[in-house]
Amino acid sequence: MLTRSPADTLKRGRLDPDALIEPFDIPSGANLIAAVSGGSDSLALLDLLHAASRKRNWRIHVATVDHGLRSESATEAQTVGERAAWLGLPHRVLRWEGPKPSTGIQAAARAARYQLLKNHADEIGSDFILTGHTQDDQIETVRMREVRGNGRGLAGMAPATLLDGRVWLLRPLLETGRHDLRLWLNARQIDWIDDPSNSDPRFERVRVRKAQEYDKGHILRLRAQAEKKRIALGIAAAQIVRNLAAQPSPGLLSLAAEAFAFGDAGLYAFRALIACAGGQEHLPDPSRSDALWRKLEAGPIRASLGGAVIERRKAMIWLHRETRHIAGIAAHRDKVFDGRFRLKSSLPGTIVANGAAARPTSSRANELPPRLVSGAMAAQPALRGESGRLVRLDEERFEPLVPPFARILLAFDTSLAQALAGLFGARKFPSPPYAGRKDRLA
Ligand SMILES: Nc1ncnc2c1ncn2[C@@H]1O[C@H](COP(=O)(O)OP(=O)(O)OP(=O)(O)O)[C@@H](O)[C@H]1O
Repeated sequence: MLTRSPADTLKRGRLDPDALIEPFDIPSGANLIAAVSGGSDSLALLDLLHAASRKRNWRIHVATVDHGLRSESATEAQTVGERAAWLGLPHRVLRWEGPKPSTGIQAAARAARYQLLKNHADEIGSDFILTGHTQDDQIETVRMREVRGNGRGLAGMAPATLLDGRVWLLRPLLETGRHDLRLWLNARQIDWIDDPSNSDPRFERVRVRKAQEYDKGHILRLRAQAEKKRIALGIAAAQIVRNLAAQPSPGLLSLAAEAFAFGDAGLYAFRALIACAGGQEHLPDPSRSDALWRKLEAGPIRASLGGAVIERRKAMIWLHRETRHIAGIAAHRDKVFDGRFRLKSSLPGTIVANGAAARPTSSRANELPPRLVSGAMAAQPALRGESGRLVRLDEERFEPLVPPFARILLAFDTSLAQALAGLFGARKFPSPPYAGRKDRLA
């Protein structure tokens, strides 16, 4: 359905494309992907981006994901294509192929969407994907989390998120209301598509939207406070990682017990280390992490959480990947092994965990607890060649990733991400393009 409210057509939107895009510091000449579904928010994004791009010499690539979930989706993608052509921009439809889950379809569609957009960015050599998330989306997100009542995630969506340590997902409209975007579109006589799933009460977001009135100003204040706290926590955790954490042998991490003295920041650093050691995209469950942290503080124990083995001995906490669930991958260039390593070049065979064949190599390793050194070594990558023989893989062959920051995080945690990258000898993260972030720290 195409929507335009005639009463609004003559009102001019109050938006300044330059001011919206400026804080992101996107370099001149950059290749950008505009993720456009055909709804008002992303069509407005496209139009504003196009207006801002003239001075900056950006190449905008428009991408629409066809999830194949509604019969109209292909036509809608085509409509976006027409708009892109009108602006003289290339457009690509990215199809979500294959089986679809019967439950959690929205989450699966979102994950597939980001993966497809990320693949497209890799393909065209783009470092930036821009989406049309608005302040209304932000308020709803924070409100949903407030209703859940566990106090988590109240900082909402970040203006910039780094995907796989390379591509920035940018949300330049996070502080702009949908109403203003629609006024802009009306003034420019641009029609948009209304997605019926936006009013389907099966989805939590829709129920929150329709539930009793809530004070949006309160939600925005709640979010601003939570964001400040998040950034401060990330900075404190980064200090802890820099001063108290190390990787003394391949895949083996240590955290000095002094970290217990730093309260929430110590626990946050610990959770980030678990996610890195375990090769997980998400930080481990907060309550389980908290319970384990307290046990570790009380004395020596060995446990596993988030795919990592964790052990306290004397004044040190040790962490390494648990070998049990590591899946092998075809040894192709740029493939990611176990969420932890990216292969630098293709090799004949499969990449698997070193397993029992692991032997510590460095002399330094002799000073460390041998069981932990070999446990960590066992989870490092090895090549199973065509003959079936297992060969330890030279560290030059792969690049370490810092997993939790690969997908979910954020401008909030840049300093922590940099500290972890340093610990792993991983490539430093590009500094966040969102310069405005600095002001928020004040
Ligand atoms: N089918 C699509 N094709 C391209 N981009 C899309 C598509 N659907 C959503 N987007 C992008 O994502 C933005 C947010 O869309 P929407 O709020 O519907 O998604 P969401 O499921 O809430 O996403 P998120 O998980 O990122 O919050 C849109 O403004 C648009 O930029």
